[in-house]
Amino acid sequence: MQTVSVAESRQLDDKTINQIGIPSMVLMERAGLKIYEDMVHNADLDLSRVLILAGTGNNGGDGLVVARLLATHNYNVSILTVGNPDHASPDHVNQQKICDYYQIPKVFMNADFNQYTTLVDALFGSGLSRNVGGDFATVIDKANAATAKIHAIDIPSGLNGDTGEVMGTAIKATSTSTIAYAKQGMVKAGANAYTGKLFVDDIGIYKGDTFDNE
Ligand SMILES: NC(=O)C1=CN([C@@H]2O[C@H](COP(=O)(O)OP(=O)(O)OC[C@H]3O[C@@H](n4cnc5c(N)ncnc54)[C@H](O)[C@@H]3O)[C@@H](O)[C@H]2O)[C@H](O)CC1
Ligand SMILES: [K+]
Repeated sequence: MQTVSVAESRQLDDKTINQIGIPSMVLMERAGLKIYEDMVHNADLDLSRVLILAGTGNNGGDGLVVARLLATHNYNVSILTVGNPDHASPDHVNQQKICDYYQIPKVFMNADFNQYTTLVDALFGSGLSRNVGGDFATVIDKANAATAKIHAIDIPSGLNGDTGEVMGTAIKATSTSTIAYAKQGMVKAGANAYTGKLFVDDIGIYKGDTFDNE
């Protein structure tokens, strides 16, 4: 399995969006579709009652796409957004508007996670830049303590994508859908306790110009 560093992963995003010209919302849609397919068809998940744990960046944006795809296929899904909405990325703001059209329920920090059968970790991905604290740490610890299984998007939140170290605290996922290439920290010794079963999703981002990740 090929891996990339976090910096390389972000460079590939940038190349694909700004050099090749595939709009970021298109990449986010393809990511959401692949993650939805992984959850519905491949991962060992009970999707009776799903809660999306969304940060305010593009990892959260991916989570909102998954929320909408689940809702429009008649799954019971709710969203808990963590962090300051004023800091939300442009694509996140767009995805939240779309979720509002479908009136996907929102819950808050006092939600009982044991009400859900599956939690989706869309707090942080390749944008994690420091130790996790505050509400984010509270939500991660609550998720790990809950009976529900966790499916992580791109990188289990709190896991350092380069070293595999836990940045304060980190999601212990049952399964993870990572975008384009696994990040090198996710295949380090011990990282499996955080990633669980790993799905590598092709969304049209390649080191070269064609698919190369057999
Ligand atoms: N690979 C691709 O082409 C695509 C990736 N996508 C997804 O986008 C994320 C990366 O999104 P980004 O907005 O850059 O960052 P995050 O969502 O990971 O983080 C959000 C935000 O959080 C702040 N932050 C960082 N560390 C902390 C901390 N410890 N506590 C609080 N806040 C923190 C920081 O400001 C970040 O900006 C990638 O993983 C994919 O999931 C696209 O969706 C599709 C294309
Ligand atoms: K994540």
